[in-house]
Amino acid sequence: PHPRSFTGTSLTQNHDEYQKTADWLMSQTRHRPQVAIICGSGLGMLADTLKCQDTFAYADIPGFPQSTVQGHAGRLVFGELKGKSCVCMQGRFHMYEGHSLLKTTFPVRVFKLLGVETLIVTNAAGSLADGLKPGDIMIIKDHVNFPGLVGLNPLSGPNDDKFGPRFPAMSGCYDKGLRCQAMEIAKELGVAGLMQEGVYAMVGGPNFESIAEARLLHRLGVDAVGMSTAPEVVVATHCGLRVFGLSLITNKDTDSVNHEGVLEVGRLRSKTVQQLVTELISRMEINNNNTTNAV
Ligand SMILES: O=P(O)(O)O[C@@H]1C[C@H](O)[C@@H](CO)O1
Ligand code: HPA
Repeated sequence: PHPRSFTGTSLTQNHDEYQKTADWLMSQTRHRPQVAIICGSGLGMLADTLKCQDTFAYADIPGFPQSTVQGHAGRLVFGELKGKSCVCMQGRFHMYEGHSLLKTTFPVRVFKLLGVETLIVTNAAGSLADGLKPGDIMIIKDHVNFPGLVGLNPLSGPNDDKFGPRFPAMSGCYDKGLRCQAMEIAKELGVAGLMQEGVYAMVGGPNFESIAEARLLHRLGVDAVGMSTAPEVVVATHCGLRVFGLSLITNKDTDSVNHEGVLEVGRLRSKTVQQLVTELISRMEINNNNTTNAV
């Protein structure tokens, strides 16, 4: 089918296809990541802090979709960060690009097969909360997966029991311990004033919300709105990954929002987001049950 025909087109993905991609990556790099990071719009610089990098263009990775959005470079970067082995997606896949939800979340299951234990998701988002202004950072405490509520869910279709159960719980899917740790780090870095916890809602995009839609979301208890993240977190939670998420607030409501402005706030806050994520990874406890660790 034409890739833009219907975002729910592909409801099955053979387990072997994830394994094939994971095996290919393991044949190309000696890194065996414990932590995976997905960079949101304008946040690709999170990969810059990785040492001893091995970098792959998405176009060269078997089974990987392609990034089409400005500010999403389309590279997978492996490297070391403060003694932890990491893999970083410089560029994510969005439903509005025409990818099936299984494709947008394809890398998450590949990460699981690589031995990753913790997923860090980041995104750019618009604020709907009085206390959140552009440049602030929201630690995601929960999400509203609007596409998921109406059946656009990467877990639709036959369940792959090798990854997780048919009916996974989503309560507590943003790890409390990591959220507390991130707040502690923010205090130590002197940026606690920029940070608070909140609820992220995913909408389909690609248009930004109308004024009435933003008002509706606000009334429903949403603090920040974006066009990604929830499907990745659903798939990660299904296969037992620990998740930490943060939203960089790039605009307030829908006031004169545009993608260039979104990327600009990313550049402005890149150092702070980088410091936070680096410190969080450095303090993270890893169980080291990476069965693929032996190189
Ligand atoms: O990948 P994220 O969720 O950070 O991207 C946000 C949502 C849209 O893709 C884009 C709008 O500027 O940024
Ligand atoms: N709405 C949806 N997605 C976004 C926004 C927004 O206001 N800002 C950045 N990504």
